[in-house]
Amino acid sequence: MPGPARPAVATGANPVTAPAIEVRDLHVTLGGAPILAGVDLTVSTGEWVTVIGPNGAGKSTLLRAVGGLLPTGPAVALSGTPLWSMRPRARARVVATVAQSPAVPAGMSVLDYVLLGRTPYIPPLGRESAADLAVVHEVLDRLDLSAFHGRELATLSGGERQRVFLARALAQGATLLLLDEPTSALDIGHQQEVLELVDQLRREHGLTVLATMHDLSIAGEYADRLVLLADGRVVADGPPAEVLTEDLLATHYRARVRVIPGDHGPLVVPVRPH
Ligand SMILES: Nc1ncnc2c1ncn2[C@@H]1O[C@H](COP(=O)(O)OP(=O)(O)OP(=O)(O)O)[C@@H](O)[C@H]1O
Repeated sequence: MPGPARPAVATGANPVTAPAIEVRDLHVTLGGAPILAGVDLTVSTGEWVTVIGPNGAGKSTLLRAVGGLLPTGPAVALSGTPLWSMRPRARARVVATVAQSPAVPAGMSVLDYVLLGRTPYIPPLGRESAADLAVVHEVLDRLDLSAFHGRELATLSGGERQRVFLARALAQGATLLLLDEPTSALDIGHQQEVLELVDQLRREHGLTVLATMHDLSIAGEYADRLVLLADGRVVADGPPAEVLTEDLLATHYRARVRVIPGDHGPLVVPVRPH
């Protein structure tokens, strides 16, 4: 159900100064039910923002909306350009999404799958160039996946596959990365490796990252800001120390936790009720 009229995102804004993502009063209804109910979100260029919140809060829906996978009307702009006005190829050069459980095409090799990330640069009916292949091999190398390049994607373990999904998004060369629980299938070593790599790429190439995560300590360690979503609404938005509080987590997750200071942000430890 739409809320009271508020101005949509600015159009014609200067792409140099406009935020990488601007969401104003976003409403999404799915299957007749309101899923996002007036979400506002601004992410500056080069910033890493992670959306947290309980199951069903609307985190994936928000990422899908920002990635252009749901109709959003005038509510979303990327670098000052309204999302609705961007053609799919142009949009794919700007924003790359790693979904929670991407489809695994039958019989496709890791190399061919990661090469799909170069689609926005390959002319219709054309073939990939040597430059496209070079990008793909560099990404496979950085994600420690070179040894898998000829393997069928479906035969990889869950964690190996998750790194391939990220590789495809990185090969896309977009400046905005949308990562929906990018480390949920990874062991603790690969979690750190992948998140450090994303952070390094962010610093080297000025990428903007909008992610979702359930591990609150890791979310707080990597993000500049956390956005807490509950029942399709933003209920907190700020630095990790302001959002990861025992009170907010008790209210919105119904969780009993201790929050203790860490070197790179608060650490959230679940504790059993008495
Ligand atoms: N196509 C759909 N039709 C009806 N309801 C849907 C549809 N897609 C999602 N939903 C509902 O929207 C709500 C939000 O889903 P979403 O996947 O965005 O939540 P989430 O915060 O990412 O959850 P999780 O942490 O469990 O991944 C859920 O209640 C879900 O059942």
